[in-house]
Amino acid sequence: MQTSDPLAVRVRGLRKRYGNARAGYKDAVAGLDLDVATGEIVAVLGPNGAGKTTTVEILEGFRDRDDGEVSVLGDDPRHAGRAWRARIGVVMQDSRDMSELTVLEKVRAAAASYPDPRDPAEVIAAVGLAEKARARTRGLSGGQRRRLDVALGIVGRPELLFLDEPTTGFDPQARRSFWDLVTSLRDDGTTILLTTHYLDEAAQLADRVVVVRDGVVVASGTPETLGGPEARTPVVAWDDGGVRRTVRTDRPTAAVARLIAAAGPDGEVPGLAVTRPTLEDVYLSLIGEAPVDGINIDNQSREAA
Ligand SMILES: Nc1ncnc2c1ncn2[C@@H]1O[C@H](COP(=O)(O)OP(=O)(O)OP(=O)(O)O)[C@@H](O)[C@H]1O
Repeated sequence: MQTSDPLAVRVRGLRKRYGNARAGYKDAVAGLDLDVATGEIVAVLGPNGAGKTTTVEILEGFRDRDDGEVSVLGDDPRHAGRAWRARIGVVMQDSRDMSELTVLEKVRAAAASYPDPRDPAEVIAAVGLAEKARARTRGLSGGQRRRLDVALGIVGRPELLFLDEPTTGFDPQARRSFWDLVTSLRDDGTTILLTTHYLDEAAQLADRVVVVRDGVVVASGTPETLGGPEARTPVVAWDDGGVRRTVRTDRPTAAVARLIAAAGPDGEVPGLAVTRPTLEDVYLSLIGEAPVDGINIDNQSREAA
């Protein structure tokens, strides 16, 4: 049964501290707010150690919190029982499943614990493991085991699916078919919260991207609007006597025309490039890292409007 609650996940002021007095403390989650609307795909991005997995494990009911309000499908995961658990699907970051069971046996066994499971054979085919259905799971490659994790996470027909770095170890083709699978789950009404380090994955799948740094949300928006219009302003770059110059401007054509006018008799502007910051550039800027191409959107010369 699908919930009619407009919010599948509501988190306010979440805090989790690890450590002890002797070794010292680490605020892994430091007052985090997060909403996930029912039917939405939200991608949580953030550098290593940002607090993504800790947050997701608290939402899944696998880890306790120190403070904050958490509601997942209308219940507090701290107190939720079996009926609640049957409504969520979980693909955790680390699975080291090396069992003697075959893929089909494992998925069937998992299906048996849910009230309204999907057909195990169909799920195995959907994750691209049909040819391995009768293979023992201990003989699977890393990427194949990850696909099995996904199969186990969705076989219970969850209303809300947690995917913690689901495509780590996938080859590019497997990643594309996984994206198709996630999109079809969303089309079926599944709400999905995923963590990923792949910006293209977030851009491809997410209705909304949430960036976490140092245990708090630093930005949230669609992949197209994250960081606000300022962050997406085009950058004109050129070589000026051996020095790389850049200018950010909403009117790149006019900037290029001025450069051409100022160029030598042949009208050539060496190294001319006009780029619009990508999701990756915006993300790197939000987490305080210079983007890969050396353009730091916080430190640009900004052209007068
Ligand atoms: N069980 C634990 N005991 C002590 N510290 C922990 C524990 N789990 C996580 N931490 C610390 O808490 C912080 C947040 O870790 P977490 O795994 O939530 O980050 P993450 O954003 O998921 O990182 P990654 O992208 O590497 O998976 C890190 O500094 C980590 O070292």
